[in-house]
Amino acid sequence: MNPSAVTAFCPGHISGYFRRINGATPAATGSTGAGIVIDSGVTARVTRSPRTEIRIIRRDAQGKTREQIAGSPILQFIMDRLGVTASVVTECSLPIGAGFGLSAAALLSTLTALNRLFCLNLSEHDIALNAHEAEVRFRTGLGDVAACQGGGWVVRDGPGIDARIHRRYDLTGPLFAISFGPIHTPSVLGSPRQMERVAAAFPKRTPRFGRDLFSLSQQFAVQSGLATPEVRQVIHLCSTRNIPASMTMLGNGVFAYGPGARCILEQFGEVFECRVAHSGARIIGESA
Ligand SMILES: Nc1ncnc2c1ncn2[C@@H]1O[C@H](COP(=O)(O)OP(=O)(O)O)[C@@H](O)[C@H]1O
Ligand SMILES: CC(C)(COP(=O)(O)O)[C@@H](O)C(=O)O
Repeated sequence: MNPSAVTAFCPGHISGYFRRINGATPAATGSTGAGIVIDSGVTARVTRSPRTEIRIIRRDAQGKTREQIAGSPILQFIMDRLGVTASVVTECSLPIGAGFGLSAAALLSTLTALNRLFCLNLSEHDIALNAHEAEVRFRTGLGDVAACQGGGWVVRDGPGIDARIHRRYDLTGPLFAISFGPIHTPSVLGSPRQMERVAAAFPKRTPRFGRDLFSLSQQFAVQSGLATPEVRQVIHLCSTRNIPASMTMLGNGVFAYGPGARCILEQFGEVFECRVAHSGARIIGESA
């Protein structure tokens, strides 16, 4: 029996450091790097409709609507590619364009829900491939879809969704983040000069444990030239108090680990709390 409505969720991803890798196809293009899959992401609710209508809603912790956006080119693209029309409403609480991997989360949650709604028989691999190719084509991301196929803090050995990914779960405490504003991901990923600096700043080793990811990410943020003055200020303050912290790639913001991070970050703006996710995109509801 085909459902009339399906809801799916996908975690977000905070990238700590990355290096672009160009392949012969969008599927073979992506990034190597490391980051944290987080339990705050995107929920997508899809219902049958003769016309595609896409609405993005961002809500605060109390459920109050903070932002509404009509349309999402990357979601329109994948729906056209699948040859389906539907009403899509996505919801998130983290700010969009701020380095939380929400474009990837929106793609994976929407594709997962559409797959069930229309009984498309897509495998998880097919879904991830469609999402990854859209990210690469629109320059909205490189490694987030690969990371969000599961949970944990992750080290990705290569580009695309089939490269080796190491998932670890020793970061068991709370994560906190602030955003000073978005960074236009496509502009950075489309800049050869920026990508050269990113490659030159790429760490020479991988993190030995969760907290070590923050140290390597911090060095990367500064050496790549991506760290803004406000990000540097907050990261420095966290370091003086031995709080692991770094820049949310690619967003003008900071993420930090441990209960002591909240009182430092809240001096600079609204603080978002999350934890390491333990799984990737999944269906969370459907109605007959
Ligand atoms: N929650 C969402 N729902 C639908 N589309 C989204 C969502 N978040 C991002 N997108 C789409 O992806 C595009 C790029 O987002 P991006 O800057 O990569 O965000 P992030 O840094 O959080 O991944 C946005 O302009 C929007 O079209
Ligand atoms: C850092 C980034 C290239 C972009 O991340 P976002 O802006 O969150 O889409 C990510 O996709 C990665 O490959 O690590």
